Amino acid sequence: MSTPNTIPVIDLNDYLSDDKNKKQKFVDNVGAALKDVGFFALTNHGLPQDLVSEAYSISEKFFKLDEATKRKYENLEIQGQRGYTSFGREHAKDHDAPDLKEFWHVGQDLSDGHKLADVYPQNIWPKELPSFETTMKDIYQQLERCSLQILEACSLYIGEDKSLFRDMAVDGNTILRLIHYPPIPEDANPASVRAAAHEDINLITLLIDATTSGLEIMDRNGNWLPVVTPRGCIIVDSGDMLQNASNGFYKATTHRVVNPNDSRSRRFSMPFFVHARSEVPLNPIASCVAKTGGEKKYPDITAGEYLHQRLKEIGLS
Ligand SMILES: O=C(O)CCC(=O)C(=O)O
Ligand SMILES: [Fe+2]
Repeated sequence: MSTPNTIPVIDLNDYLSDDKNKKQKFVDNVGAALKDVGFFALTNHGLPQDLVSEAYSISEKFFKLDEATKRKYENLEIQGQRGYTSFGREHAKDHDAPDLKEFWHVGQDLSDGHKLADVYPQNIWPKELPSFETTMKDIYQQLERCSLQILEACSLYIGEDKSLFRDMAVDGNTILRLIHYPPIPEDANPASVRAAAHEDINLITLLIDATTSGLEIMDRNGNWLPVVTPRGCIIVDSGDMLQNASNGFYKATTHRVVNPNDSRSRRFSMPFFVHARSEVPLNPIASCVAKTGGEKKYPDITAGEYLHQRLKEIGLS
């Protein structure tokens, strides 16, 4: 017998359907999942399996390169916002031991002349892997398409126009992160895990199925639950920025990636952190304040200021 799914499973085809009831079902399911659990699994997301496999294969090839080659792509002046971040550099907020991972960041690729083209750092592409750029740009666009549809559902569920959260994220400071969790080094800090307990900073995160298990979420009673989903789906979670703008209506659920039983095994994953544009206010929305007891519980702050504060807390700024 297969293990039951531990988070709601929601079908994107319902939203794309002409049938109003199906569309509404999608909105209701997404809204309830992010309000009550903070996580769900998206099926029929439209990302070709070949593209996902190719992205993982290229990511694996990159992380297999020798350390000196990888470090050519580490730019500490931009705090690793693009390109490579070496093993042991990032730690979770309030947790000093570093996470056991290395990663690569791909950001917006806006056309010359776009008003934000000079605002974001330029993407970096590894010369050793010629198909890296086209594959990662392709998967970025596909994930961005899904994310905007999910943000529409989040807006509709609270009775707002579908553009409310969606428009915050158009041309946003969104990041695709390719992560490699290598075998656990023998001299690793005993307090270190692959990814220590944290909440995501951004509006929502889309996580393409990782190569092995390990992801866990904390339930309302403080118990850790392994995330079990159908194969090939995309895991979606709500982050602190959506929690702030919705005055806590949507939850940023704590999650982590535990170390494997077999310390020699590797893991690859690919979170897509959906951010607002920097100038966007994340001030609690009046209708959400009304739904959450009538009092504002979160600050008025722009996405840019919020991100800056949080990156400092995790050692990346
Ligand atoms: O690797 C994973 O499955 C999740 C990683 C994660 O939670 C993160 O990078 O924020
Ligand atoms: Fe996360």
